[in-house]
Amino acid sequence: MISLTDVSYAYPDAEALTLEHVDLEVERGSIAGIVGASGAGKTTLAKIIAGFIPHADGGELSGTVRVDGRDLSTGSLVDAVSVVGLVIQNPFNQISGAKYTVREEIAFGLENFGTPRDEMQRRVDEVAALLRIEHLLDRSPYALSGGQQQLVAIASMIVLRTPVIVMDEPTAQLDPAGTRMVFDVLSALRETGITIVIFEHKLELLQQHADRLHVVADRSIVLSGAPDDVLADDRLAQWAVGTTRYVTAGRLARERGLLPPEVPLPVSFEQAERVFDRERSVR
Ligand SMILES: Nc1ncnc2c1ncn2[C@@H]1O[C@H](COP(=O)(O)OP(=O)(O)OP(=O)(O)O)[C@@H](O)[C@H]1O
Repeated sequence: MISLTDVSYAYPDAEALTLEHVDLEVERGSIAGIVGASGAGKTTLAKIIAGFIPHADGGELSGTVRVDGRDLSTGSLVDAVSVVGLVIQNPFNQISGAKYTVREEIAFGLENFGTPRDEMQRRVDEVAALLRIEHLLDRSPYALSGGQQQLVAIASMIVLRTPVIVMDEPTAQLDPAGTRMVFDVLSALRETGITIVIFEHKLELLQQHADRLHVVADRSIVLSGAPDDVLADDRLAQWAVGTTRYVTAGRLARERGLLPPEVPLPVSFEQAERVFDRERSVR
């Protein structure tokens, strides 16, 4: 569904490449989690997958960016937005500024695509129920908290039903309950065949929901794999990427001789419970 091959990119007037030789494959109807240290190039990669680079930001892009069979690096931005919805990092910047109510704001993209009025209303109501923001529909988008704006920004993308949704830290301003809800919504969307790429620091939620994890470091994607394998990889620290608290606990237990080296590190709560219960019963 998404296939980046040997992609390199430099921002306009930049002396060095921000990304170099990036390869990435994401299957249709899956959730890909992308992690990396601050400044590693995650937002840049999100904009490349969504076609905003090079069409909006300029700069020098090489390699191929294929999404849903189209080459976004050579197609137009209009082409790209019909295939990929991008939820950007700061929800305040995503708000169009052209609308008085949240309902109109969520409908804005559909309006631009010429969607009939009754269908537009129906889809806005549907997505508002999904994200539990029905009570905000008549409010001004500017009179919302950061977390509420974030949910409106997510709703504005989901409502478009693009086959791919790219999200750059979509839960940064949400409380734990809001964050879990967004991940549950993403999992439900995956069941409908939508492909999701999420750039996120909340590794335990990625472990639960993502099908694959990819690590951005040293200007490229340095590791891709099943979430459990990636999160237990010893090299994450060298790339300034954290891991789950269960892996950290497992490493501490190994250091203290409480967990034999041949036992795989637990990555989730359930795995930790199993591993430590077994070790206790052996002792
Ligand atoms: N418009 C721009 N022009 C020039 N350089 C840029 C531009 N935007 C980002 N960069 C540089 O590209 C690099 C990667 O930035 P990017 O925002 O993609 O990282 P990130 O991993 O998303 O970081 P964070 O987690 O802090 O958001 C940084 O060195 C940044 O300074």
